[in-house]
Amino acid sequence: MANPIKIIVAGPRGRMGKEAVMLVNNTPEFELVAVIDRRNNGVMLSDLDGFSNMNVRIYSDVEECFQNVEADVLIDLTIPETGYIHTKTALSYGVRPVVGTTGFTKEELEELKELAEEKEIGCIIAPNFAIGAILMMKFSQMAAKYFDNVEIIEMHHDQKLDAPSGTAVKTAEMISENRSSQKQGHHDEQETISGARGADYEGMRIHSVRLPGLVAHQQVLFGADGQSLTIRHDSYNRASFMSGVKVSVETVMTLNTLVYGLEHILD
Ligand SMILES: NC(=O)c1ccc[n+]([C@@H]2O[C@H](COP(=O)([O-])OP(=O)(O)OC[C@H]3O[C@@H](n4cnc5c(N)ncnc54)[C@H](O)[C@@H]3O)[C@@H](O)[C@H]2O)c1
Ligand SMILES: O=C(O)C1=N[C@H](C(=O)O)CCC1
Repeated sequence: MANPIKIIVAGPRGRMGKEAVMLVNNTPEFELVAVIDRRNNGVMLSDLDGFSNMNVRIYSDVEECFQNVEADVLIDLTIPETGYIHTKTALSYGVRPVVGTTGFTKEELEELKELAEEKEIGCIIAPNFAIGAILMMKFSQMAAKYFDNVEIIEMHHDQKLDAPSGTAVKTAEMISENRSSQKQGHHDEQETISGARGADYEGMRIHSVRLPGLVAHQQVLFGADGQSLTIRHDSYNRASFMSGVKVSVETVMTLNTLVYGLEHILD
């Protein structure tokens, strides 16, 4: 067997980070070499509940981690501000980032793309790792050729920090490649309660629902005279994202640029 891919996971105690640590630990071609966590600096991961046999050090300082640990890939599943710093730092140390963290600005994405190009190393930023969600986005992009009125309803658990979701933003971006900017609804419509019509992306409306009990769900509604089309995807657990994380880690090793969205790496 070739040498395993050495991986650092940032956000190991989070909902997604925990799954990612398990994925790395259970994949023979992967090796967990360290984790980055804002707490527990210097402690062994195996000393925390739920991580027995994972004998890697926890670092709270990202620079210290990359200076001391030889790694191929960083998997980041944290929060937007921190994820951006982790990704930038990983690239500067020649470590390939696989980023699931959502909420990066357009400017941040552009800056990271330039840095990956300058360093000539791969980086994958994927707003959604679930194959069904990628298909939902691709089908929506196809449908937009025929329907130019569309509203996106994304529904997530109530601990989510960013709104709209990264998936909803990516869906709108993909649809906009097949739809020109246009106002939807009545040209004289008024919101009697602010926000009633949702966020506005080139005239497409995006509605964000946050409720306990949900995981990650989205429907894209297209309307035309006398008909509608609804494209929906549901993630019922975080394991649904892990095959996409695995493919991303394998693929990022073969890239020398930044890829934004798994639709670019799936056949
Ligand atoms: N791409 C995908 O398929 C996908 C799927 C699910 C979630 N997400 C995204 O992944 C991210 C994490 O989601 P989650 O549900 O696991 O969140 P979570 O709140 O459960 O976990 C976030 C982790 O980040 C860590 N963290 C927070 N602030 C930090 C800081 N300042 N420094 C270092 N670490 C810090 C927390 O300790 C925690 O471990 C979010 O951005 C979410 O939108 C992406
Ligand atoms: O749970 C979350 O948070 C999720 N975030 C991603 C997004 O913002 O699109 C993907 C789905 C889960």
